Amino acid sequence: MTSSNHRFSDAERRGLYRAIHERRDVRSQFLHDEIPPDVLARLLKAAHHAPSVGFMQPWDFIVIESRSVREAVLSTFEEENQKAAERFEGERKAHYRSLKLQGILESPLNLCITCDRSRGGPHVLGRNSIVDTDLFSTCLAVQNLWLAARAEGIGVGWVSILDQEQLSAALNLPEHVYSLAYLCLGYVSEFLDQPELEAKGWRDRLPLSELVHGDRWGQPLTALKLDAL
Ligand SMILES: Cc1cc2c(cc1C)N(C[C@H](O)[C@H](O)[C@H](O)COP(=O)(O)O)c1[nH]c(=O)[nH]c(=O)c1N2
Repeated sequence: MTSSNHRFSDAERRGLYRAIHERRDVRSQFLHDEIPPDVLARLLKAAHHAPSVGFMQPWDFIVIESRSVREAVLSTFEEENQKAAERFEGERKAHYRSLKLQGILESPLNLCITCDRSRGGPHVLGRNSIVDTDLFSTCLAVQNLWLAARAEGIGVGWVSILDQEQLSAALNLPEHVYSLAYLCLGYVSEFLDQPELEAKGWRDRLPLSELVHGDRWGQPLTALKLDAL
């Protein structure tokens, strides 16, 4: 028995890392083609196999096809996006305004992944000290879906420039259910090879070597050649 016994084959590993590195947040490149039901089912199953605190599985998936719900969501986006633009000055404000930050109507499918904060009762194993672990778990479901979608050739865009109360009302969510991720999904004309915000000069990827510390915050870890990766 060697330590690499449980390792995936080279091709499988390449596939996994490819999904990770080529996953993109998509806003503009959506095609009209519908996502077939069996493909959507695979994506939802991938999300449902995420880890969760105490195996709480706090997520629900709201599949939004109706135009009227999307229009309600778009209207809260527009209001919040206007407010967001006001936080910047001068050129940065103009730059912000030029960015496309949602594909709510253009994408063939919108999906809201929610977190039911009451699921599993008042004492969920592992959640007593850090209550937000239910939210963290739901984020992992989003990421599973996002990576599986990339492998299926489907783009996903996360829209968070939304008023949560208005979103909850549009989706008729009960009080204890938190609307964690509003996602736009669809096949795409292309996946950009870098984040759109980077391509458009908004923000660069940080060097990994500056983010990895030894023992304590601020101590460099010299043994790893991270930037050569
Ligand atoms: C929690 C959260 C919330 C948002 C995002 C992401 C996440 C994780 N992102 C996408 C974000 O801008 C994007 O992930 C980064 O720019 C990196 O690009 P790639 O995802 O690697 O393409 C995002 N994008 C956008 O156009 N409008 C939005 O409201 C949001 N909101």
